[in-house]
Amino acid sequence: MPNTKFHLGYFTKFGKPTWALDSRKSVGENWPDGSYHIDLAKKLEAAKLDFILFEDTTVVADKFGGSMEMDLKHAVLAPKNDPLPLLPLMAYETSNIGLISTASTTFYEPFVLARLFSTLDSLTGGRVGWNIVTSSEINAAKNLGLDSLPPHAERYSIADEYVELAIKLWESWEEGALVADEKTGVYIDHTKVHTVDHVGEHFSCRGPLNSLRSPQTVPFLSQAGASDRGRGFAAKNAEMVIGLTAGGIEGMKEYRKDIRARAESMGRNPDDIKVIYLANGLHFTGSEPVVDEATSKRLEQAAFEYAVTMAASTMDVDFSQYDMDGPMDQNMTGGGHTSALDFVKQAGAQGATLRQVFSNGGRAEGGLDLTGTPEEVAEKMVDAMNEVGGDGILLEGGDLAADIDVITDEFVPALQRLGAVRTEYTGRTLRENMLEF
Ligand SMILES: Cc1cc2nc3c(=O)[nH]c(=O)nc-3n(C[C@H](O)[C@H](O)[C@H](O)COP(=O)(O)O)c2cc1C
Repeated sequence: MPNTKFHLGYFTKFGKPTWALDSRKSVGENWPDGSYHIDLAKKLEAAKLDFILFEDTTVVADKFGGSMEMDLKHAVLAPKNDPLPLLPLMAYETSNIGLISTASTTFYEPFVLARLFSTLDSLTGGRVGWNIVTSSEINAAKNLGLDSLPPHAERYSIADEYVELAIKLWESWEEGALVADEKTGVYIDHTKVHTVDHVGEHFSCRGPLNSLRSPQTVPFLSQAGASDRGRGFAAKNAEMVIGLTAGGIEGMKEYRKDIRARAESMGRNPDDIKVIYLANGLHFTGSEPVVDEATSKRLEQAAFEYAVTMAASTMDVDFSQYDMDGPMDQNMTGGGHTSALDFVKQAGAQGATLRQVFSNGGRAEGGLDLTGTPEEVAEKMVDAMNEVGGDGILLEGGDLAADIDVITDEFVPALQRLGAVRTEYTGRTLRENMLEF
């Protein structure tokens, strides 16, 4: 049987790569001017990756211990630039790779976001994607004059209406509205441009958009719902949904089956929603430089602090108040990424301490083992995708930034030799490439 063919993405942020996670700290020193990520996009396109995906948040995190120290010391969430202006710079230097950025439904007005992404879709020639998040950091709300965020489930209800409105705006220009007829002197056929007159529970908007219909019309829609409500939102709206590998093969299968069943029950073709798994445990043996014992200890401690700071912010739990080395408190609760917290607690129930879980990069036991030479990791990944059935892997770039040449020159070619990932781009747009298989 041929191997399951799957999509490959690279997950990153418009921030400093590798600072706490690798001894090669000089990687991407020039990140603020964009040149590091432009170069990265060129390399990933040469290796024929489907897309690069930028996460985004707007806080300097202080959930861990109520202080910004750990976040800033290890460059975990901050400093970070806005990825949206970076996308067209990357597009200008590339031709095929998809460029996906996160943007929050809580912080942009639908009209502003729709216009922004329509513009980006034109600037990238139809290669833009929107990773839809609803945001969970209270400090992000406070930056915008809000006292609090709506509760989790309500954020998704608002986001449902938000996406519906944004799509109305993107479609407010019919195909063929641009006539540019020199004989009649008509540039746009006004009968093909319509107001949207949206009046809903959360938004009202007259429309139409004042931008031309863009190459994809609607940017490729990505999302990472994990909770019941989040999965419902993803199954309704997303074309790509990002799951975790922490639950191992069985957890991955369950997630894909559930997302596909939900999509089908809403009248969608389940093959139109691609399930991509974040591979955050990937490690190429033999590629890292040999360091002395003191440096190795320091790096281990930094990686632990990085993981626990990131987890505190995304799971909305101040882990500093719990015993790091004793039995794990099963009553920990948070308002953030609840299923990720569940994986931590499951590891605790099996005897792991918080220090052990976070020293392991926040990865629970039972997740995918993706350690080895590039060829070995490729084989393990292909085996996993064959079992799960698809549809893709998102490489956690934070762990891998210093290994970019290993990825592009050894690992991806090994996947290509196994017939598991693309060797050429066939589509013109990101959506066409993502729907190819
Ligand atoms: C790979 C991945 C990337 C994510 N990127 C962001 C991001 O950039 N900004 C953000 O606020 N949330 C981000 N999230 C959080 C998700 O949007 C979502 O809230 C989370 O997966 C929990 O799901 P839930 O909202 O259904 O509980 C990301 C999650 C994953 C798995």
